[in-house]
Amino acid sequence: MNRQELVNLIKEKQSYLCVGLDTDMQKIPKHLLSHADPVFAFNKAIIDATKDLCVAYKINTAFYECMGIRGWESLQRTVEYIPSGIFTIADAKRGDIGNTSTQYAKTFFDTYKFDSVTVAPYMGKDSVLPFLQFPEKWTILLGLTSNEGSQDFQLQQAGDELLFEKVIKTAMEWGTPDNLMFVVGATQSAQLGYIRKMAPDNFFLVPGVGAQGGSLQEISTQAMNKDCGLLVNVSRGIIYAGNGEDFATDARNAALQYQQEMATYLNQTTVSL
Ligand SMILES: O=C(O)c1cc(=O)[nH]c(=O)n1[C@@H]1O[C@H](COP(=O)(O)O)[C@@H](O)[C@H]1O
Repeated sequence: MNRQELVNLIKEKQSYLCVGLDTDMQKIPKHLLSHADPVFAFNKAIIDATKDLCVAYKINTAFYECMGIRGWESLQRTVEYIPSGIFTIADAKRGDIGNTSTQYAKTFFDTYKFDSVTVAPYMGKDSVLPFLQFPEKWTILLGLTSNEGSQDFQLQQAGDELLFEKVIKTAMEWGTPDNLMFVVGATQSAQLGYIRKMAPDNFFLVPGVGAQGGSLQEISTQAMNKDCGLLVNVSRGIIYAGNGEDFATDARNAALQYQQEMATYLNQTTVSL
């Protein structure tokens, strides 16, 4: 999916919601455990219940990889079930020497046909470029993450700037707003507006709303740009909104609240949508 298609989708759906499919066997409702593929049964119900309210699904591969071959099968069934026209994110946080990054890129872009993959910047340019070289695919680079550990490296001084600033500014020379997004944690409210000034046109994938306590209002007022420029991810706050027979309805209701709040911010901001 290209940038214009993504912007159009946000406009049509009045939503920049990304539903995070962090599906944990220990947390899904017990009645699903008799299915041949309980993880897929859960994801299918969540997708059916939320697909008109969100513009993206993010599959965090850790929740699938931990189950070995069965997990990869659940991942494949899930990504194939997501309706075409909805943006897909493989949240795999990859990155290695160029030769190896190319194989990671093939895995998620060619084999599993995701639109995008999350990438860690620590190994530098040659580890990131192989992802950026795939046409009509997106690299989502960790910029400033939502977790406490972001203080250990990302928020440390690196010369006359903080390390995350160096990462974002440097990576903007490698990719363009048509193929490069940044992960910016919703919990980093002090930095959101500043990062938007640094990267005025790039989309941001913003996790940390819901279970991690980030505010949708703060993100939207500080970091929305003229094309919206935001994909706000909520995982546990939506998929585990309920735990009974009606879990999908509960997830839908949670997603609907986020979507309705997003529609108000889209209408308040002078978005050129
Ligand atoms: O890259 C990510 O998606 C990510 C980056 C980050 O800084 N913080 C973060 O929470 N995430 C992911 O976003 C999701 C957040 O999940 P919830 O806190 O349950 O909404 C998880 O899949 C995390 O792995």
